[in-house]
Amino acid sequence: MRLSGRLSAAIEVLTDFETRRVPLKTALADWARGARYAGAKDRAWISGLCLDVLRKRQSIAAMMTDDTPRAAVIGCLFFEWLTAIDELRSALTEEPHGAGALTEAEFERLEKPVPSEKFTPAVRGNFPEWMVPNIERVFGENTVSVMNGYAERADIDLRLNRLKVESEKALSALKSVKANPISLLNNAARISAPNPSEKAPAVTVIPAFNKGWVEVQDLGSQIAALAAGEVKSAQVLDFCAGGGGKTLALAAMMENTGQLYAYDRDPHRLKPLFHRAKRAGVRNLQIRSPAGDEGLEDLTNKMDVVFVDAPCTGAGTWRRHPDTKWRLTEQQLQRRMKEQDIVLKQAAAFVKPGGRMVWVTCSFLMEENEDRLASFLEAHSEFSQQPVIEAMASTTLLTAKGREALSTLSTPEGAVRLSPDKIRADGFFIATLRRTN
Ligand SMILES: C[S@@+](CC[C@H](N)C(=O)[O-])C[C@H]1O[C@@H](n2cnc3c(N)ncnc32)[C@H](O)[C@@H]1O
Repeated sequence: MRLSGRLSAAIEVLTDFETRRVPLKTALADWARGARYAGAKDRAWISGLCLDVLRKRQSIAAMMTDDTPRAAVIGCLFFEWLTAIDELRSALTEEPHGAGALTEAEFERLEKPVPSEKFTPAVRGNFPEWMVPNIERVFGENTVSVMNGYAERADIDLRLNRLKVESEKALSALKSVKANPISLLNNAARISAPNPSEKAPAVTVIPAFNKGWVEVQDLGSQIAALAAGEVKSAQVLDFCAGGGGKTLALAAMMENTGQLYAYDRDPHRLKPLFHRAKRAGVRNLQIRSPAGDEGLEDLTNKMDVVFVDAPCTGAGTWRRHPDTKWRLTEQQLQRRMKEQDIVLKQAAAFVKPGGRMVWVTCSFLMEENEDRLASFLEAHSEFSQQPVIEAMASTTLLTAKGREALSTLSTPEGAVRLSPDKIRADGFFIATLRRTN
């Protein structure tokens, strides 16, 4: 496809996304079904542009004084992708696929955009207006600079699986995808954020992936797993295991000793874990699905560690899924908070006296974290919050540099709130609670 067709397609997809309020993936798939002529490269280009538009949807609209998808696409191509004005002009007018000639007003805005000093914090930081109180509550005067981190593209992070191979060997097998070690952990590597107009490197087809030497996992998710602490020979329950990202990281920390249990309320979510665990060489895992016969009753009061990767709004993943920030509603946030209270209470029943519960969300919001923990601790005096960095440092995976970086992200209660503007990780919140004897 030529630029004219790709540009028009991006406008069409974004218009559909905004009209139907469906996930961007759905809008892209629906468009692609009717556009059989589009190749893989075209689809990657169009998807990359739509994602970049959504990362900076509000500020581009304000610069252009026009909030239509057309203005957003033109603005993003010019300001973010640095497409030359003449190239834009001819693509827009080109027959038969051009989206219509550049107007005088559009040209003026590209030449002289509205300066960002005039924008509200929500526009400068590209987040929904209704969330201003929630976000300013967390980040205060740093709100805009932190949120700008959430409007950047994310890298592709990898966890090197020591159950299969030493980190050095895994790294040398990743040369073809240009992965470099991440200095905060001993078992993490990173492929820098790909050019948005190109297809991302296909990590899942390289031999090292298929041999189970590496997993694709955001740095924040890897750091979250460390909060389980020293778990060799321990009894560990991953209570919200889902597809098993954290389960596999926990299994590697356990080095196939002790017993790891994976549970999720939704049996469908557990499905990929069966083959993922096999590929990763995990031998100490029992998957307890609610669809099966075994429940979790026999684990009550028995676990050294209960890991709770709770259902949440996913606000911490806005770099990767920028469509979700515009689809999130206040009602959904309230629903998640209720679910979180239930999960905390249910999970606590499995912690043995002297054991620990790890609380993780991929959300930076205090409503989903500090508030939930405060309300749980008020009703459960047998639990108290511990400094999570101590637990992380008791593993051999956190480097001195990692510890130093995390100490700047500590909350007053001893949790950590990760942030892309500080360590290029998704915005995970991670806390540990200990049950007293
Ligand atoms: C953030 S996702 C888990 C992601 C997963 N741990 C990973 O690393 O890939 C949260 C999961 O919690 C599950 N969940 C929600 N409420 C639950 C409950 N009451 N008990 C157990 N699991 C629950 C959801 O089905 C969802 O799979």
